[in-house]
Amino acid sequence: MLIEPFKQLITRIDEQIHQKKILLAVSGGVDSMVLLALFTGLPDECRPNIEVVHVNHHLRQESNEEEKFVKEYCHQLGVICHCKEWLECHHPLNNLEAAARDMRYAFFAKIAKEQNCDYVVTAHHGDDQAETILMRLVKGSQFRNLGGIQTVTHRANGLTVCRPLLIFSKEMIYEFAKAQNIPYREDQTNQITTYTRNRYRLQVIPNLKQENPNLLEHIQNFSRQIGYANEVIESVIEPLLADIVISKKVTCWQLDVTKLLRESEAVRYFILVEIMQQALVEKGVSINERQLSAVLSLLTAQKGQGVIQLSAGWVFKKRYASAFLMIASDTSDSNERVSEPYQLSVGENLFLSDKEWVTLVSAGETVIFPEKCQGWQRWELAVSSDSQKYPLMITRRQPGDKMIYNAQGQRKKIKRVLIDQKVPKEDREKIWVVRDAQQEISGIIPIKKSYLSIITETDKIHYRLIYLKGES
Ligand SMILES: Nc1ncnc2c1ncn2[C@@H]1O[C@H](COP(=O)(O)OP(=O)(O)OP(=O)(O)O)[C@@H](O)[C@H]1O
Repeated sequence: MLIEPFKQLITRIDEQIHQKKILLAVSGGVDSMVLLALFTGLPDECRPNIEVVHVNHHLRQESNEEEKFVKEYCHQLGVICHCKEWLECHHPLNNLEAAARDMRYAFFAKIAKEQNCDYVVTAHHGDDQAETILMRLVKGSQFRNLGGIQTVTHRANGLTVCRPLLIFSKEMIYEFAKAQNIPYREDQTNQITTYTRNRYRLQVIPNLKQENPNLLEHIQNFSRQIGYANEVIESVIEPLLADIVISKKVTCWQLDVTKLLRESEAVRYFILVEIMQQALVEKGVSINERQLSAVLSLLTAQKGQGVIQLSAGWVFKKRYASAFLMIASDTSDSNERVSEPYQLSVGENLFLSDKEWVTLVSAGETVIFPEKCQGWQRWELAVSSDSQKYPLMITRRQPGDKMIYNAQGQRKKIKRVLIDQKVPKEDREKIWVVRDAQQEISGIIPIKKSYLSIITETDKIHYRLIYLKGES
């Protein structure tokens, strides 16, 4: 019952699929095991070259058994399986799920690149879609994101992710697994209702399905309509942007207020959403509806000047006929120094400014640098795997900050270190420091490492914080 629609969808996604190589993300659960069976069961004329990728997160007791199961099953099928272990000592204290997802996709990207795969394929299905859209709606979301999970997406790192099971419900997947005797492992944590997604899965969606059994089909239609609406909005907004955005630097966008105010309220709203998306959201800085409303009110207000604080040190500044969306530290006004820290999880990377890029990776992990960073000066800091230290923060130095500078644990003021290192006074305010969860400073970027960041022989597993600086 799934075979024919699956085959049709796959050939619609890519007519040349039989000449392509795909990397299937298989957790060992029913969805990804069915996905594997559907792909391996395709007739020659539409079956791609298949390899499997599995991550053992060491988050549950059964993790090792699941890894063994996936490996052995692939071995029986004659399919190559790439595995990675995410050891407990690498788990951060906070945002564990998000960190697991980040490292998972980083590993998928690495293997896909190494193996020249055209697609990474995951087993997201129709119920995942319904949960995602409803959760976003209830939590508060930008309109553009209400389309939920897309069948094919292209990530900034060049990875193309494909999700061909979105057209099927979880129930259909279970039935297929049963009918075809497909083995799988059940994740017991799916039953824990303290996780928001599980509450939607176990309580909200079943209730809504009772209201209307066609819920998933209607949500899939809704997702398609949002996709169309987004295309229409983009076609209106894109040409206007070129006229309204006067200049565009990584940490500062200048806008023409007069031209922006010529547009209707609705168009103005979506122009701002698009600008925020490109300038902030794509760099991992979130923006909420309250901040957007504040920006819109400032734009239309009688007063010619004003500033709205956004997130992660960004501000929206109105200066009569111009407005600036910028990192406050970009100005000479020291009152607007960035005080909000950047939180850096493993696998994450960000531009601190136009010419400064930073990432945190596991030791031995391949680092994918952004294109614009080629030839930049590089500085590296080893960070021990002590989980008490996470999450790491990249912040401006605060008055009175000190760091350990010798084996005896003596501390020196950062200001003194900067003077000793002959850092000019005007540059001292722009210095970034790496601060751990216990507020200890492990390094002044890219000036000096704390004694704490010297890794001992016995402490082999650690992370690398890599900082690149371009010429100013
Ligand atoms: N440990 C894993 N190893 C390999 N693939 C995995 C693993 N965990 C999840 N996947 C892939 O991702 C799909 C979605 O899994 P899951 O719903 O748990 O992800 P998620 O946490 O919702 O993250 P996201 O939706 O962002 O991918 C799975 O069907 C499978 O294809």
